[in-house]
Amino acid sequence: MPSSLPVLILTGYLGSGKTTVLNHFLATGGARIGVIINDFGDVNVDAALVAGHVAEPVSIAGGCLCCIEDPRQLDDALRALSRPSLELDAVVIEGSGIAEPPGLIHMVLGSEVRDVRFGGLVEVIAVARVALAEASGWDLAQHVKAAAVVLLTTTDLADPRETAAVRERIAHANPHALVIDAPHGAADPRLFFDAAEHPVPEGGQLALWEFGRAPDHDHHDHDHHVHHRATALDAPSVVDPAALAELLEDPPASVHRIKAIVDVAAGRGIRRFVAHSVAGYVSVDRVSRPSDEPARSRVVAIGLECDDAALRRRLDALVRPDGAPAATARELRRLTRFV
Ligand SMILES: Nc1nc2c(ncn2[C@@H]2O[C@H](COP(=O)(O)OP(=O)(O)OP(=O)(O)O)[C@@H](O)[C@H]2O)c(=O)[nH]1
Repeated sequence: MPSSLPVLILTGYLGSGKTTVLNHFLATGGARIGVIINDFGDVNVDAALVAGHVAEPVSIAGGCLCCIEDPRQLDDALRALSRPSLELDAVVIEGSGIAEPPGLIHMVLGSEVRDVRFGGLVEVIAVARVALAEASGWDLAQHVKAAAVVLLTTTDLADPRETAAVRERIAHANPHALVIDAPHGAADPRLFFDAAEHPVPEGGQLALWEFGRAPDHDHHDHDHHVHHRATALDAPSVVDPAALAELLEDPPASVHRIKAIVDVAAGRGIRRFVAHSVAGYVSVDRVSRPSDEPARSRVVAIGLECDDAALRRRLDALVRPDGAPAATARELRRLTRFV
């Protein structure tokens, strides 16, 4: 049995359910897990979303890990998490929604940190959103061929025939991957450790050594990164719930994904909400917030070649200025009807 620390990679297109899977794993796994979260935008909303489940997620924001110029950021994170005093059983890296698996695997294999090893790739696929992901340039075969485990989310929203067709395509691209339905991220956490024991599918379509080479940055995958853009808001203030509801429900056409952790002034208190919009599918959850914490609102919108200036204006317009009256019941209802 290898004694080094396995580093698992969790990938999947924007909004496929990676953070949901990771939180389920952290809540039910019973193991000591270190987490590294890479968000594409400057504001790492995902790190905040797993924070309740793990002592200290390490956040790498502001660019996709698989194409950052300086690999030291990842090595610094791996070095910090591999300290024997932490006694971790594994590290999970949640890639940004546009990361390409070969690039991430290459980075882990190329790590100069001793005592860590590549522990397998888990790909999350939102069955109900495959067509939209593909329209944005995501490539199913490219994503599953390096995976030891493929988790299928949103099977609750998809027609069973759609799920069967996706399964068939996965089996064709990588007959050795273990494919599991994981609606709302509900998968047996032991699967992650099985992936760590069989990091690359035996006889799979890509051998481990192929990932030892630097990915070709002239390759079209790199264009894929260039065309996606993230615009973020991180404001020490509350937001207008009706304006947020409108943005979530009716984002600019090119925006595929919005995620937000926002504070809203309601009555005499402040309420905190976590909101998601994935290709028009909106969810909002009320979450607890420490009552003595100052107001803070973070929103990230990601799209393909969006009109940055127009999106910036819409994000800035969410902010409710200091001293503005609390949200009216009607404004609040607009947002909480998604809850
Ligand atoms: N109906 C349904 N919703 C899901 C399922 N899995 C995830 N979601 C929802 O999809 C939204 C996005 O989920 P996340 O876990 O944040 O997705 P992600 O892949 O981490 O997103 P990015 O980091 O932006 O790429 C959230 O509103 C989830 O609650 C599922 O199986 N069914």
